[in-house]
Amino acid sequence: MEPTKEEMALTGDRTYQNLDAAPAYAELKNAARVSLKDVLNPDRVAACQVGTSAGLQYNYAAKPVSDHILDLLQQLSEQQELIPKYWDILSGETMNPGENRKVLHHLTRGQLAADVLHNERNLRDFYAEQQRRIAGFAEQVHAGTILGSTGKPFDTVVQVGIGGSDLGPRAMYLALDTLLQNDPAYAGGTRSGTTGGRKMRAEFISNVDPDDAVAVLSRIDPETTLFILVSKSGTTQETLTNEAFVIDALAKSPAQGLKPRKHMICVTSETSPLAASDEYLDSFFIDDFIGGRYSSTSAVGGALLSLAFGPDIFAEFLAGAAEADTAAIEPDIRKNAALLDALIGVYERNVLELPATAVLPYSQALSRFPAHLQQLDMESNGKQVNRDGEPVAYPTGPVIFGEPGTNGQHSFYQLLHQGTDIVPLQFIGFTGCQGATDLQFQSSTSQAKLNANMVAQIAAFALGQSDSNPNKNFPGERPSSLLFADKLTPKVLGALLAHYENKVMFQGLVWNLNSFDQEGVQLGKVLTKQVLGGADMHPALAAFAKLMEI
Ligand SMILES: O=P(O)(O)OC[C@H]1O[C@](O)(CO)[C@@H](O)[C@@H]1O
Repeated sequence: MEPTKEEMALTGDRTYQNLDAAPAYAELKNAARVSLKDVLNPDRVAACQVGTSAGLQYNYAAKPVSDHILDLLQQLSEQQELIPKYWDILSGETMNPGENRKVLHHLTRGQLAADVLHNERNLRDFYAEQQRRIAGFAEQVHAGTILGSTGKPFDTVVQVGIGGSDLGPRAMYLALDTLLQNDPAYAGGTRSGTTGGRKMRAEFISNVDPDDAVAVLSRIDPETTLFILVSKSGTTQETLTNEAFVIDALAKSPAQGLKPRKHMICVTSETSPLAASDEYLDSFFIDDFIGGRYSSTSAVGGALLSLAFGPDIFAEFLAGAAEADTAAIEPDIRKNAALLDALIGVYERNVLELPATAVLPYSQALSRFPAHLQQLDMESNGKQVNRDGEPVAYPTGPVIFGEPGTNGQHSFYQLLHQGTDIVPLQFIGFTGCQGATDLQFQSSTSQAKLNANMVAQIAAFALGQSDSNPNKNFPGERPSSLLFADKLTPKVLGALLAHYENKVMFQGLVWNLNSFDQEGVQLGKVLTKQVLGGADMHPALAAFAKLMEI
């Protein structure tokens, strides 16, 4: 596809500089601070909102930013060339310099920018081809033309993978499962019998703790279960161990004639050791340009979601992500939710010096979304050197944690309200729930109670409440944002996922990091091998190993 004139304007040389070299950063440090108690009013709630895509709205009324601060953040965006660098990512530049790789997860779902070629292969076509193959495979499984090795149809799918090969796909599956089972628009309405409704139940094995595999294996019928082995590298110890665990369990199944490998498909990169095997029922591919934590929209999420819900639902999810990617190219920060969210986060981290961010979905469907965001954000921007390997002299990625509301309220909100650290909060909410059943009790529904709790928390955190008893005093001035939509549909979920992927990307670019490698996970892997291999190791490590009887 040829680039348009506007797109051409984004091409050219870039300057990479640390955050503290950007003039707007110094000005931000000197800008007058905002008191939420002073500014929060109905007009601000109405005004401080950006539509992202697919009906998802980002409201930042309870964030401590003034027009002046937003103007400076706009300047910061321009000084760090965030939109042109995003364009470079979309265009297939080498934006993971540490590993000398392109960064192409956007290409798994979008049509932005020109085609990306690598070794004469058109990668847009490659990703699309894998998606088509997965769709065809899933349809055959659903139609019963592909059966288990004992002749029974598959009704359950188990994803075996860890990190990015587990967290995103698992969070996405859980987000849609209740909706796809219950909403007549998907399960019983016009789509019934075609592509709507949940097609297969999904389970997940990720931890090398044997109890994880044993628990899942005890809940499934081996004859009707299809396993998806997912490992981009094909070398991850936990995943290979769990593959062996599953194969062993299937081999011991009393079912006559069951062939374990014919109950397993593989998703990996073409260069991985797993790619060479022709023992799997089928294999689907990604490549090194799709980072694990960015792989939910590739074959890594595609195989699971297409099998569980059907290829059309996966396509809707991709369309939502593509819409968010398109919205993220807008240079005006007041009209670009992902960019604005990223820059306000930088303001909170670097100017207000706040060390953590809590993600608080008021939706049980998003129960594992904070866990996915932990990897996405902390593995991407938990770095102390810039993209050239030089130390940076400012804080980078915050600690991310979260739980669905209202459960979190009865757990860690005490610290959030009255602790000595201020933690910026990201609320996520929906007007409607995912299921078909709700109850009116004490004159409100459960969904109304849920959302009443959420908005009450936003106000309580921002406005606080004075009390002469210091123990009952709420200081307020605790910032939050709200991402919300009518319902968490497949399209909204895609937009939500891409919003965060793009937010993390923009923050990494502001901090001048390489957000796309993860060297920090290597040392632990090396030392684990030393322990298991009985190799020479640090005496303290040997002593700990002895404590644990390894
Ligand atoms: O898909 P793989 O190669 O098994 O990797 C799993 C995960 O391990 C990591 O490399 C971290 O150890 C993640 O970045 C990745 O998502």
